[in-house]
Parts: sequence; structure tokens; C-alpha cells
Amino acid sequence: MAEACRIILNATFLPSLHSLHKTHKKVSYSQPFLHKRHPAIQCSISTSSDTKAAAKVSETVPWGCDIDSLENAEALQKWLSDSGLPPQKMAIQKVEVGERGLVALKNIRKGEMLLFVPPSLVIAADSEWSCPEAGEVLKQYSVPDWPLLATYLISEASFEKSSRWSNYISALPRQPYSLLYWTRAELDTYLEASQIRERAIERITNVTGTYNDLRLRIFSKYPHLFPEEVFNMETFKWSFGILFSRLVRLPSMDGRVALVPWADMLNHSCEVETFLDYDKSSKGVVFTTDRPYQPGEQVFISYGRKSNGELLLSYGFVPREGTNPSDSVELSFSLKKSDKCYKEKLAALKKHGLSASQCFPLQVTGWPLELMAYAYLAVSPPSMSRQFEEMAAAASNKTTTNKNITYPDIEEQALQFILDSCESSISKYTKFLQASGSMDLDVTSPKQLNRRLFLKQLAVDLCSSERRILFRAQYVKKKNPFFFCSMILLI
Ligand SMILES: C[S@@+](CC[C@H](N)C(=O)[O-])C[C@H]1O[C@@H](n2cnc3c(N)ncnc32)[C@H](O)[C@@H]1O
Repeated sequence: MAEACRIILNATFLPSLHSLHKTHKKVSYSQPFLHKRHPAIQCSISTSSDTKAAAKVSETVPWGCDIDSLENAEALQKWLSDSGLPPQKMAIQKVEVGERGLVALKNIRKGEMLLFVPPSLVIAADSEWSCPEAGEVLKQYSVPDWPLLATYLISEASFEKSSRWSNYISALPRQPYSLLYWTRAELDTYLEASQIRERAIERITNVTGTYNDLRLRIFSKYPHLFPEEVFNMETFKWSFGILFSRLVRLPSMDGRVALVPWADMLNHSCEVETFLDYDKSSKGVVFTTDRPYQPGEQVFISYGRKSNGELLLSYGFVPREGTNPSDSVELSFSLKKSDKCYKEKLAALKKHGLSASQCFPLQVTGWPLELMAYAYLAVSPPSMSRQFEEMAAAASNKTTTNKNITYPDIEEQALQFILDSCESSISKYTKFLQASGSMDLDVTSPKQLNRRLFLKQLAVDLCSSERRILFRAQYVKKKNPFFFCSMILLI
């Protein structure tokens, strides 16, 4: 599925008001739709940390189905084959990993190409709107692909059976597993130890900001096309949740992003390397198996080499501990304010687009050269001030300078600097994992109790896997102080 890129959701989503005025042409609109639209409930994402918000079970949109329901899957399969999907060797079934997934009906060979979803069944930025006037407005405002697709999905959903995507939308989860649905109190309580909490807050803020931007600049000007009872924070939370967990980037189409019905029923496995792409010769979205499957076995693809935290953030699940070779943990490092050369070091970092506090990923196989360079800078004495610049450049992933720098005299201190940060992080994880047994949020119904247990389990799984990487770094350093230096080169 698509790389859920942070910059996609920043405030540059929409052109500035100034350029909007320049590009906005007058268009005429047909009056209230011929089709009756389905109004959606209204409520807002809470980023406040009050406990009442934690107790509140989020409202859901009135379309889609339960996340584990096969209710609408048969209708989806029939509609897809009537609309040009060739006969398939897989069917949608209930599965153990991922609730619903595609299961082999026949023997599937390693190296076999599957799916062949034609472009006519793919939802992309140029798809036709059931309300063409709404699509026209967004085009004039040059709305980028992600917010455009989010709006498109809501618009089509609201047209119910009149939309050509109605069978697809009915089979989508009404509430995707997504950190967008976690309240601020839940994020604070369950993900306090992990940097993923920051990423989730940032993402929720970006989604909220994007919706508010669209509302202010476009929806409020065309209320007959974008009525608030349909286009509101709750429906945007749903549509972004769907995009984060199902949108694919197709490398052979210049990285175009698209929703690919049917293909998006495939679940992720860390043990396979195969991914979705457009195949020019068969003119369809395909993937090539990298292992054989027997009838009854679930077929998997890879959503990309993502850490457990990234998988939780976009897809709402955490793989079983120790099964993800791409797992990593983000660690935050800071220059000491008491450092005699604090100002000079900070200036060198700033020159290369870095700041006094930086996050770096620590993997099971080692850590990036950039982190070692940052550690050298953090521990280097005033006598090495001439090297600050070189260290800061190597610590930045924006420069192409040599990153493989070594300073034998301060190597031990630099490694200790990294391990001290591991240690303080480990103690945060341990505190959370020990407390998780007795942890409680306001619970007033069985539904909330299930939710609480579910979120807690996800957080425990994430924190255990992140702590495991930190323990490994500590262990390797203690066993063989020079081993980690060679591991750094593996990344
Ligand atoms: C692209 S959809 C796959 C189809 C999905 N299972 C469905 O029924 O609609 C991605 C979602 O599937 C689930 N999923 C995919 N791979 C999974 C895995 N390895 N473990 C648990 N859930 C998974 C997650 O809920 C994720 O957000």
C-alpha cells in the first residue's frame, strides 16, 4: 500500500488564497442533485486530553460494513467480475491474519502473476464523479491527490446505489483500524513510551488541518455541492483512514496513487517481498507471487519495508514479535544545553537542516551512519571544533557527503551516548509494560471494554517489539563493543 508520507498532509495541500483567486474561473452548477445523497453524522476529532474523550466511543459513518464482515463481499466479487475483472484464483474469505483476506482457491505457483485489475476498476485522481460539478471545483482549486481522493470517496459514498462504486464502498470497513480513531487520551496513555505517539498526533493534526482548509477555502463557498452534513470531520477521518490503509502507489505509472478494489483485500506479510504494480503488457494491476500457495491458504503481499510502528500508524496492526525484519524504533537524541560548544554545534546542525533534538531509527541490524555522526558531534570536545561541520553534514540525510566518518578517540563515548539514550527509552517502555496490567480508562459499556483491551494489546505488542530492539543494541554493545561499529555499515 502507499507510503503514507508525512509531507503529503502538510499545510501546502492547497494553493494559497492569493493563487486561488487568480486561478478560479466561474463555473455554472446544476441545482440540487437529482440523486438523494446520504447525509453523514457530524462530530469532530478530539485532540484534547480530557478523559471524557477517552470514554467516548467514536461515531461511525453510515456506509461500509463491519471490519470483519463478509456480508457485502459476495456482491463486490460479482460486481467486479461483471465489470471486467478476469476469473480469479482467489476469493475473499474470513482469515486468521487480517480478519478478511484473499484465499487461494487453486494451486498457485511461485512466480505466477495474479489479479489483473483493469484500469476501469481503479479509483484515481482522474476518476469520474457522480457529481461532475464537485470534481470540476476541486480541479480548479488544484487540490492534490490525497485530499481530492478523500473528498471523492465521501462524495461517491453519499450517492449510495447511484455511484458506480457502491458495491466497493459497501465492502469497505465502516471504521478502519487506524490511529486516527484513537483519542488523545488513548494515545497519551498507551503510546507514551513510543515516538509513534508523536507521529499519530501529527497525522491527526494534519488530517484535521486539511479538512479545515478544504472547508474554509472550498466547501463553504459551494455548500450546495459540499453540504456539511456529508463533508465533515467524521467523514474525512473515515476517508483518510481508508486511504492510509488501502491506497497504493504504482511504480510503473510514475508513482501514481490509486485505490484498487479487490487487490486491496490482500493482507500484509513481513515474509513476502512482492507488491502491487501496473503491468503494461496485460494492462492491469498485478503482483507476482514469491512463494507457492495451496488451496485454502491466505495469499499475502508486502505493504513495504515498514517498522511495526509505521504499520500500526497506517494500517492499525502490529505483526507478531520478532517476525518483521524491517522493524525499527525511533529514538530521540539531544545536544546537552550544558555543552561548552552548544552554540557552535547547534549552528553546524542548523546549517545542514538539523536541530538540537533529532530522531533516528534504530534497527535490529544496527543504526544509521547519520546517528553515529550525530553522536560524534554531541560528545566531541572543544578541541575538535574544526570537525563540527563535517560531523553535522554527515548527520544529515539531506547531504551526499561521506557519512562513514570515524573518530577513534571519541568512539567509545559516542557509542555510550547512543546507549544512554537506549537505556532511558528502555526504562520508559518497561514502566508502561509493567503498568499496562492495571491500566484503566473510563469504561462504561462492553463495547468500550473490548476497545480498551484491543488498543492496549496493540500498544503492548508495539512497545515489546520496540524495547526488544533496544535490548539487542545494549546486549551487542556489552558483548562486543566493536561489533556495532561494523553493523552500522550494514544499513
Ligand atoms: C488493504 S486492507 C486489507 C484487507 C482488509 N483485511 C479488509 O478486510 O478490508 C488493510 C487492512 O487489513 C488489515 N491487515 C492487513 N494485513 C494485516 C496483518 N498482517 N495483520 C493484521 N491485520 C492486517 C488491517 O486492518 C489493515 O488496515
